[in-house]
Amino acid sequence: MYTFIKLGGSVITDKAGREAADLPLISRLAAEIAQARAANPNLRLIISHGSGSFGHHYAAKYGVHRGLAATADWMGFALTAGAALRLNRIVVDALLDAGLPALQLQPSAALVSAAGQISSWDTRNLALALSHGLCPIIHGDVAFDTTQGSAIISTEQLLAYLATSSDLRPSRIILVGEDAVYTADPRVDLNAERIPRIDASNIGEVLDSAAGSHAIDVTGGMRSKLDLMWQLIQTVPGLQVRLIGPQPGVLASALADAPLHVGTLMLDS
Ligand SMILES: Nc1ncnc2c1ncn2[C@@H]1O[C@H](COP(=O)(O)OP(=O)(O)OP(=O)(O)O)[C@@H](O)[C@H]1O
Ligand SMILES: C=C(C)CCOP(=O)(O)O
Repeated sequence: MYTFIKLGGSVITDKAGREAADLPLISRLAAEIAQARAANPNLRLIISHGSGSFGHHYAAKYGVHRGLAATADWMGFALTAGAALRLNRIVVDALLDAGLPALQLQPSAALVSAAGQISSWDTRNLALALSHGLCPIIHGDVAFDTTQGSAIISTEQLLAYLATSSDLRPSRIILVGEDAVYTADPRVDLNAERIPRIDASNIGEVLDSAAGSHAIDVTGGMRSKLDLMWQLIQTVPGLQVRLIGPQPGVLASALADAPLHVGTLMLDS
């Protein structure tokens, strides 16, 4: 069983800026992942990251997520992919520097979508990389789309596809982003309270209160993230999804399965 990790674009970049990567934070998260793997060599990881203030700006500017007509100028598609890859280079280099055998595998080179959903993705190289002990690094990306021309595929969509349509079954998904899920967007409502656990008893209420992103985001922000993760929990038996912040040691504790008194745990019940 695998552990999927997503490093959220809202924490590894300043989403209010432009291509503003938080290099010290990325290096520290990379070090926590590398240490966890060194401590537990059986840890089977698939690491992913969002696009933050890199890809989302270009995608929104050129409407890549809404679909580009065959006759349109596809420069925006190339610019969006280029920006996503620039952030990916930074993340992969930080992981390599931390001692992890990180291998960049660009999803858009092997994936096709239809109406914004992945219709096929050749994941053979991903599985081969894992079989050689490498850590494949994937990221939210552009896609050629058979119904609307172009699309943006979020990191969560990639992880959901791997979890349901490949042999790479996760037992847990760790999303590093906002500190937790709150009763309202904590960047807007200072009285918002942390929700420690999401299960069948409160998912409806949580989805009603979850909002988009505080910044430009073409893939829907917190609400669509929770919606997709809940659907996944219904589909993959035993799957747990943990949402945590980037504070020192929290990712390391989550990877070590140590008790956590922060964040939000989503699970079926
Ligand atoms: N109920 C909520 N609890 C927590 N965060 C919320 C809530 N509602 C909205 N948000 C917003 O969701 C944001 C996180 O979603 P966002 O999609 O920006 O994160 P991300 O996945 O890290 O980004 P990216 O898509 O770039 O990887 C938070 O910064 C917060 O502003
Ligand atoms: C905007 C692009 C290129 C990818 C979006 O992926 P996400 O940041 O995981 O939502």
